[in-house]
Amino acid sequence: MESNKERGEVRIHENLDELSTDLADYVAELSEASVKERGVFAIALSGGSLISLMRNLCGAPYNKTVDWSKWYIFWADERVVAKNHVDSNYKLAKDHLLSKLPIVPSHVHSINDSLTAEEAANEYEFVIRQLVRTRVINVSDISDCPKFDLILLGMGPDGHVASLFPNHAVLEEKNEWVTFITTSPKPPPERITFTLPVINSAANVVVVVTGSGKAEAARLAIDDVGPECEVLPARMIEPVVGKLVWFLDNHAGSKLKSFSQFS
Ligand SMILES: O=C1O[C@H](COP(=O)(O)O)[C@@H](O)[C@H](O)[C@H]1O
Repeated sequence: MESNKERGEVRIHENLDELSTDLADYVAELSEASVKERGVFAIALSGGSLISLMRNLCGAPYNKTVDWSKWYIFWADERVVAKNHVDSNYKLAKDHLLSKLPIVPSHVHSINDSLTAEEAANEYEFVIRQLVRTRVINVSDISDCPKFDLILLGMGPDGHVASLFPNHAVLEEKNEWVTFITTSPKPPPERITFTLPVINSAANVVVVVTGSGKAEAARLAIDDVGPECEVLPARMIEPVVGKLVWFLDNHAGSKLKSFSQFS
């Protein structure tokens, strides 16, 4: 385990099983702390490979030890497709995670799939604003942004996180909490996404990265490699007061300067 003050804590795991075990443990720990402090746990999921890596939460001991009734689920990004579409991040989480956990159905806040991307983003932000007002979601101490207890992100080989893609104007969005894109370089093209100010206001951000195809992006996102890394969306994840932890497997971590000390 390595702690780089600026880029957060980096955990490199021997294999995906170890990563899944550590990830489930960490999420359960954060849930316990948040429920103790605030009475609820507001967690935002992403899609992609992250979901299957959360699988251990569905088994012992977490099925008994985690207070699932206090969980409120959100999405850091979603594809603008029907909820039963194979590309839906909601469907992915429902099929592989949420349907196996005793989460209160009314605590699952997915995106309205009957709207345009712009409408869905506006409506999702409205929902989040209501829940900030009632403090189901905490509010940041330093901005007017929501302060999710945990935002879980994956990272693409191009360094995108949520639906924040390299060189996209969406990276400049400073006012909206949730915004939309219609030109995603990775299909499907229409998506909604949390903006950088919201992600960086979270109490905890976890980025899960696996596979050798992401090793170069992980290096640019985590190591000090000069100006070329500044444009990478994953590099722009820097919680203002919250904690950032990277969960990598040894393939994704293989190009990090500190890798040799783990292997
Ligand atoms: O399109 C997306 O991709 C990223 C990364 O996915 P992965 O399968 O390479 O882990 C994901 O985090 C995001 O939520 C999703 O919409």
